Amino acid sequence: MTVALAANDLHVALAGREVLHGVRVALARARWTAVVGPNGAGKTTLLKALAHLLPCRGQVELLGRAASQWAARERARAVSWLGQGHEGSEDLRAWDVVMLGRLPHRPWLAPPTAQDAAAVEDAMHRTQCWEWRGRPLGQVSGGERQRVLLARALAVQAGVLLMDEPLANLDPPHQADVLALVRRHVAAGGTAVTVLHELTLALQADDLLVVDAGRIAHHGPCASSDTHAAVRRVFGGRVHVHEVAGRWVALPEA
Ligand SMILES: Nc1ncnc2c1ncn2[C@@H]1O[C@H](COP(=O)(O)OP(=O)(O)OP(=O)(O)O)[C@@H](O)[C@H]1O
Repeated sequence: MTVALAANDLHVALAGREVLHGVRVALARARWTAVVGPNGAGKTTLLKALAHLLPCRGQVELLGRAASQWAARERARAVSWLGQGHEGSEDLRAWDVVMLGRLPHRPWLAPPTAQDAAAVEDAMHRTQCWEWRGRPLGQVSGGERQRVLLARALAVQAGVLLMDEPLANLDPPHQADVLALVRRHVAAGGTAVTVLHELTLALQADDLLVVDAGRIAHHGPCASSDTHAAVRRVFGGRVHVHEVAGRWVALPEA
């Protein structure tokens, strides 16, 4: 297995409190891993640490090399990050927001090239937001905004996609379209790691990384009964995974 991302004895403290306690994990290249777990378990923190966005103790490795040893621009071309969309770019046109994804490809203050413009257009068509490319981000709906932010992440054309709640605010057809994009990305040799609260959608990934109380409770294929048992365990026995029409479906129990 070729490892795309690894964490070795990773500790992260936020506001003076340790929230990740010595995480060790290796995420394979050309696989889609969904990160799941209870609220406050540390999923977002882990994803941010893997994206090298948080100070941490221990080591994160990207494609076999310590993330800290990568030049920042080189790392920004290799790993694309989609956060939870709270950052303010409200006055920027959607097209300009997506163009931010091309910054790692350009020398400082250089204007966008035709290649940058083509990457932006392609990403906006893929997430179906080209239609409102001229509108400020602050003037589109929550789902439309999410599609713009997804396009920005895709416009980076990075091999590794790290996405925190990529399906937030999307209607079911657009959720399915984004999952198909992720699937195509890994089929082409890319790597995707997505935090997903909707367990039934998370179970469409290749692997589940189950996080609980700042630790990895389980890491295994979505189709494995051990993985389903781990999901049930971390949610206090109140979720059951069933097979329905060849798909895994997680149902909460009252
Ligand atoms: N900025 C912060 N300052 C201090 N503590 C934080 C901060 N952000 C998160 N935490 C705490 O860190 C822990 C992990 O948070 P994190 O956001 O990683 O969890 P999560 O698994 O993504 O949760 P959720 O499912 O609710 O989105 C939680 O206990 C949370 O309260």
